Order: sequence, then C-alpha cells, then structure tokens
Amino acid sequence: AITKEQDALMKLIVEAYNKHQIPQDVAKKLLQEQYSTEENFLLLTEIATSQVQVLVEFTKNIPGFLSLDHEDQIALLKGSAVEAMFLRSAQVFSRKMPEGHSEVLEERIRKSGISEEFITPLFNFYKSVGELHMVLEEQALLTAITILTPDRPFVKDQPAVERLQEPMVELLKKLCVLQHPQEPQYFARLLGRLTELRTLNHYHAEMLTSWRVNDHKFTPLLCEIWDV
Ligand SMILES: Cc1cc(C(=O)O[C@@H]2C[C@H]3CC[C@]2(C)C3(C)C)ccc1N
Repeated sequence: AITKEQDALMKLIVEAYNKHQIPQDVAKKLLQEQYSTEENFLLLTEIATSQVQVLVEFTKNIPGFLSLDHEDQIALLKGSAVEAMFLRSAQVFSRKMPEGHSEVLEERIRKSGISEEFITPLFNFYKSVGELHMVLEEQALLTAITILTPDRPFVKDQPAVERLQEPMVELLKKLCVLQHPQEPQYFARLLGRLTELRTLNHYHAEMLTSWRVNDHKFTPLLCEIWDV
C-alpha cells in the first residue's frame, strides 16, 4: 500500500502538475487564426514556448530538484525539455482538448512546415499515449520521472538525480498496480512510452533544423532551451 510519505510526494507532484496549464488565449487562437503555414507555425511557436515555461515551473516544484547542483538543474531541463513537452502535449491532445480542438491542432501541426517523416511518429506517439488512458497522478509522475533522468548529457552528479527519481518510479509502480489491477503489465507499458519518447528527440532535432534553414523565427526561450 501507499505509505504516508509516498502520499505526500504524490500530492506535491500532482499539485505542481496542475498548477500550470497552457494559457487559454493560446488555446483560443487555435480555433480563430486562419490556416496559412505561417500562421500555423506562429501558433505552434506560441504553444511550444508556453509548454517550456510550464515545464520549467513544474520542474522547480519537484521535491528536491532545487537542491541539486545548479548546473545539473539546467542540464536536466535542457536534456528533458523535448520529451517532457511531447509527453504533456500528448496528454493534453488525447484527454483535455475541448471538443474539436484536437482536430484543429492536428490540422495546424500538419500544415506548419513540419516534414511528413516527423508528423507520422508524432501522431503515433499521441495515439499510443491516448490508448493508455493515464490518470492525472500517472501523467504527473511520468513527467517528473522523465525530467529526473540521470544520464542526460552534462549531468555531473548522476547519483543525486537517481536518489530523486527512484522513489518516483517506486511510487508509479505501486499506483499502476492499484489503478489497473486487471493489467499487471501496465507499469511496463508506461515505461515503454519513455523509450518511445527518446526516439522523438531525434525527429525533433530534424524538425528544428528544417525550420531554421527556412529562416523561421524562434522565441528566445526556445533558442535557449534547444541551443538554436
Ligand atoms: C522551435 C519550435 C519548436 C516547436 C515544437 O517543438 O513544437 C512541438 C512539436 C509538437 C509537439 C509539441 C509541439 C509544441 C507541437 C504540438 C507543435 C514549435 C515551434 C517552434 N518555433
């Protein structure tokens, strides 16, 4: 069963995860702006920028994160930003979108200058996350576990990151057994999504390059987090 400490950790993570959502004005624009490639790209830039802001705020609220070495904090954020963003956008896309929004967002993503070779794996991932029907606690924990991946580039004190990640993995494992008793392999399926996420890093780098060469404008935050 869940211990008192684990329940306290759970509440902190879910509270942090709920605290920051994509601003409503961005979601509203999704429906209003016209459908030119330029407009779609600008919308995606706004979405990505607000997703990264949400990610930074969530990460700061992960218990113990701010006690890590400061350079390691930056290395973890930069190393996990793409995965955390795809995970959150997959969760929003498959669950939270008001009626009709996800079709609109899908249409805009397809017509924003992203090459087809990236679009397919992206929507396959969205679909595989949607099929899991994760509860909020699982989504929040999985996102925290992704961010606290010890073997990101340039992380100096990996054991310190492992000490934060391990209790979250243990807690997620217990939660999965409690939430999905009829599906013993559910926890393994969740971790399998993290492996699929890592493959998206490569596609994302390609996407950035193709936008760069077509001289698309990025926001300062996106340039900083992805060194572009
Ligand atoms: C530098 C830069 C990056 C993105 C991005 O990663 O977008 C992500 C790809 C899909 C998954 C999350 C995104 C925001 C998405 C929904 C468009 C969007 C615009 C932009 N100027």
